[in-house]
Amino acid sequence: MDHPLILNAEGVNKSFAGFKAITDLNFYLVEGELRTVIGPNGAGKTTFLDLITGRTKPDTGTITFGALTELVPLSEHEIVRLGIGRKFQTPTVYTEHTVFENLLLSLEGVRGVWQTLFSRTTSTDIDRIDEILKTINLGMRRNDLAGSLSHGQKQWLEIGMLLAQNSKLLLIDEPAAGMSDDETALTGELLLKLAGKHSIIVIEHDMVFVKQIATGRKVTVLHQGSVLCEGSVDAVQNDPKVIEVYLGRKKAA
Ligand SMILES: Nc1ncnc2c1ncn2[C@@H]1O[C@H](COP(=O)(O)OP(=O)(O)OP(=O)(O)O)[C@@H](O)[C@H]1O
Repeated sequence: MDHPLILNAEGVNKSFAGFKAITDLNFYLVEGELRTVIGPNGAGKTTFLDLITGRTKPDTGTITFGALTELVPLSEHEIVRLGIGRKFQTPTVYTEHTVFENLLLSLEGVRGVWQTLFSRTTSTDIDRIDEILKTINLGMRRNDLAGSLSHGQKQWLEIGMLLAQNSKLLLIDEPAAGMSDDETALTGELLLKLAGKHSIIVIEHDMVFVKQIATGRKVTVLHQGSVLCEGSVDAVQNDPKVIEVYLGRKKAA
């Protein structure tokens, strides 16, 4: 049986002062899917994530999470609590706290910073955090200050924080930006490990990284606020429309 949809965006439009950033956008994500979204600058990729997370509200259209939950009327906090977590391009970790504390602070059921850091941590919390540390390959840095991590490690910690928040849908904006080649490859491995257990939308420009995470999966190309095409990495890379509006320009740049 096919997996159900976790995200269903239909007929979505968003204008800023008369400029159409998103135009009749339809986007469907199956539970457990890892979808990469590519497209030229200004295509509407960030705006699309803003619409899912409630940061921006659409002019028209519906965005449904799971079977029934309509996201448009909900606040950003309510959307986070439903299990939608977003990682921005620049990592935002608590640099003066340890890696362990960063994850503790993000644990599901926000308890307030004071209570989280100074109340007794349960063995269930510790086990959960250690499991996440293993997943994000930061077990060795458990008690180090987050501020001492490399750029790539901060990004992984932030992904770990989304896991601690119990996010079912992860929205990840340009994770490979600013990373070394080795860190980029490890980030790809991490996302592939999370796919299936989580549903993931990744926005990315780095086509080597896109190949790593999207081979055998569907890629969406956005252009002028709409889906230009969807298909395998090879299919979109060879699509004349995509070459004209995006990949051709990237090569020339
Ligand atoms: N708050 C806003 N006010 C006015 N215009 C906006 C606003 N947010 C986005 N836009 C415009 O909407 C269009 C889509 O922008 P968006 O940032 O979503 O594109 P993008 O695909 O993420 O681009 P990039 O790859 O450069 O990040 C752009 O022309 C942008 O200038």
